[in-house]
Amino acid sequence: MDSIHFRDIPETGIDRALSLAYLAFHENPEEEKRKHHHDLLRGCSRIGAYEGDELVGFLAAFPFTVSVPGGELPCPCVTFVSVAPTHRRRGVLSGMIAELFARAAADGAPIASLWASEDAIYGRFGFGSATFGHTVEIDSRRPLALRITPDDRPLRLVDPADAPALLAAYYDATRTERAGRIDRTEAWWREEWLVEKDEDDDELSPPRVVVIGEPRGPVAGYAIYRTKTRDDDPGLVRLDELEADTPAAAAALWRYLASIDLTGQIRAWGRPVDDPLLLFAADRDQVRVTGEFPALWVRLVDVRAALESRSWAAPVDVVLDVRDDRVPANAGRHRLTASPDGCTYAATEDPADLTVDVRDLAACYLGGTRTAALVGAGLATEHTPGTVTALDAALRTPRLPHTVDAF
Ligand SMILES: CC(=O)SCCNC(=O)CCNC(=O)[C@H](O)C(C)(C)COP(=O)(O)OP(=O)(O)OC[C@H]1O[C@@H](n2cnc3c(N)ncnc32)[C@H](O)[C@@H]1OP(=O)(O)O
Repeated sequence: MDSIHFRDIPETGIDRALSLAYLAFHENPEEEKRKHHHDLLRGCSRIGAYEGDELVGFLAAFPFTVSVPGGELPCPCVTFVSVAPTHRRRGVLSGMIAELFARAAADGAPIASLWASEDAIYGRFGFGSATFGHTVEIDSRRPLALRITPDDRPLRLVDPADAPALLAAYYDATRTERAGRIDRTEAWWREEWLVEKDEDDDELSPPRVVVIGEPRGPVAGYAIYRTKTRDDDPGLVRLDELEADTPAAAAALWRYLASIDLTGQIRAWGRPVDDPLLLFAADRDQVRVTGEFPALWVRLVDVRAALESRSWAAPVDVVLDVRDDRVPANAGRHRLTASPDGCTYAATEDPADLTVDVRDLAACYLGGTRTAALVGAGLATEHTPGTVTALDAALRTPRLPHTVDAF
């Protein structure tokens, strides 16, 4: 490892970094895709691991903000992590992550995040699964049975070229209602959400966008979906995103999707775990959760700043003994005093009420995992009875965190 040095990859080095990424991910994309990746990387910070002049590892981070309970935080969103097959398991990734943490601290970003290619990689670096997604399938060969009356405001299809402005207005106004969501630029809307050809399935139609709301009034909800039909199968509606301001508006959008002629199935990926659909669907044989997966992994790079930056639902006053072998400044006993009025987190000599690993604290940070569940799983130790009950009441958020932008 002494022969490896870490430094920024200049813009002129992006093509080389991409070649390394394509090698590591076993990809050989077409020119258009390469150009898209190149453009994305120009907007990222880029850490390279070099042996002499040879690039042997690479990590990029989007400079997104991510919503947290009560607000949002700057957050390097890590992507394209690649190590040359000749240099794997020699600590290259570990070195790049250490660089990432040092830069995040210098830039005043209390948290970092990523989507993991493999579940086993990132826990050791203190990342915890902070949001989860559901895959939901709906049998739409019959009308969607609902327990509530759908909103009767009009639905209209929107040209995808006009959609970013319309949808962004709604998304930006509502995205902090759930923790775990990123800010989206116009380019992100166009190139990640509304791109003409689906990158995984070329049988799918271009994106279709349906919105609900009074004509010329503000958008009250929307769905982005693609379709495909096959002779031997009921046609498919592949839902990419559905957002609505009320359950009735969501019900209207779901019912619309379930009623599209020549289709008989909806497959929705990345739905919130507490999607209201799962409660207002009248027939859960018709609406089934077919998968659950970890979505956003979060790292509390600066535990104090991260905890003091989120809102707290109830008063709590406890001493946490945090284990963190990658960022020693986070480790040790700290008194967390929080309430809806604010939070302080300071080193203390007082005995611990709860011992917890930083990765598990990160899993609870956005409100998606309960500390009681950590104790129940043997991952944290409650020294003072009542600690996790109080902590969970304080960490609680009205809605579960949710991340659907896989970067
Ligand atoms: C956010 C994203 O971009 S996710 C994409 C991740 N990239 C990929 O999957 C592409 C293909 N894989 C790779 O490029 C590399 O194998 C990487 C990036 C996953 C790992 O890089 P390496 O330099 O080999 O990791 P490094 O040597 O620092 O390993 C650190 C530790 O993680 C462990 N580890 C590394 N990769 C894996 C893995 N895939 N599964 C389980 N453990 C792993 C190592 O065994 C090591 O454990 P130790 O500390 O107990 O010895």
